[in-house]
Amino acid sequence: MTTEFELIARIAELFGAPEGVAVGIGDDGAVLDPGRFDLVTMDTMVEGVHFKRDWSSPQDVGWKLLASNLSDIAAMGGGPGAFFLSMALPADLDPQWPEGVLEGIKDAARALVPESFEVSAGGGDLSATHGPIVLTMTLMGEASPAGPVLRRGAVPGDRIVLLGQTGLAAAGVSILSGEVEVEAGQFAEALRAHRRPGAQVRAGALLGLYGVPSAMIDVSDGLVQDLGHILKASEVGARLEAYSLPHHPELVLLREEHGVDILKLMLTGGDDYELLMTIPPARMPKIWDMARRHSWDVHDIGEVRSPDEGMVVLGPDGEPVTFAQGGYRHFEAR
Ligand SMILES: Nc1ncnc2c1ncn2[C@@H]1O[C@H](COP(=O)(O)OP(=O)(O)OP(=O)(O)O)[C@@H](O)[C@H]1O
Ligand SMILES: Cc1ncc(C[n+]2csc(CCOP(=O)(O)O)c2C)c(N)n1
Ligand SMILES: [Mg+2]
Repeated sequence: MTTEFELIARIAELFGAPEGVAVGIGDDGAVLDPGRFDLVTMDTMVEGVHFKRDWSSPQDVGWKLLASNLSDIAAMGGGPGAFFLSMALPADLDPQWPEGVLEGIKDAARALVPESFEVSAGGGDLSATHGPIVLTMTLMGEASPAGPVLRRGAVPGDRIVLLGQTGLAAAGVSILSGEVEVEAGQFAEALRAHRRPGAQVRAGALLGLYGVPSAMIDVSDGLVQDLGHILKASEVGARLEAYSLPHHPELVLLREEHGVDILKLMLTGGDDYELLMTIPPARMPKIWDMARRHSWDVHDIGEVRSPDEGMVVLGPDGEPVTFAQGGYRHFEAR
């Protein structure tokens, strides 16, 4: 491995000092300009849990680490700024590996972050590990002038809206794990969804700016589980119309040719990094207008109901369906 000092110098070289950070890489801590960043999020990626070295390149892993953090800031209706990066790496690791991670972070910043926001490194930490690789990113951001969009705020009567599609990344995992056997070269988008997910950076910031959602979350663990977080925080119930969910052509193919339960993937799969929100009926024309103007993939998938109704998920034929689990649980034996 490269020394930690060389690696820090490389990070500083690749990611110039971010605006809003008065003192960045090089001191005991960073000094932030007052009044700039009012959002902070953190996500970790653990080898074997979130990625495998033989499924993903280091560039993919770096990309996904930034994307998952960008997605959380987007879900707050804000925009991203400075990140802090911690890497625990085995001492015998090929130095190309962390270099690849940094390249992937850079690629994702270029591809996913609009020019109006600048994503740069404010600091971080490095350590050796005798176990799996662990990468943690803290991302600071700015809420919109209209204020942050929270998980609480949904009220009965609001529509439930999904920006994007779910299930594809989970399909990628079932292909990579060999659970579903497919021919080489097939299902490129499912594999890409696992390796290099998008993040709705621009959409999140615009939705926050125009105050469209009453509540919002990003779908990282599974649609049902993450909708559950909005419902709990808002003390409401919901009817999720699963028949309104978009069916990606690769998912349809997986069902038709491999008998995969794609409803389960779409509702509970996880790793999607799309935005799930609730919107008062009076503001629905606004999202349809934004969707048309920005070519967003928007789906009206249900209604917020009174708390005593709990969450009801209506399957393809309109009948309620249940799942043993609404999404990914870290501390479950598998
Ligand atoms: N170790 C921890 N200490 C303190 N707060 C935590 C800890 N882990 C999570 N939280 C807090 O709990 C809340 C939910 O975090 P969680 O990680 O479940 O959501 P998320 O980041 O949106 O989802 P995901 O990690 O699946 O992307 C956040 O406010 C987070 O800051
Ligand atoms: C190798 C491998 N196996 C399984 C998965 C699936 N997976 C892991 S963590 C997670 C939820 C999001 O994580 P978090 O809650 O920590 O943000 C999901 C859907 C994967 N990505 N890689
Ligand atoms: Mg988290």
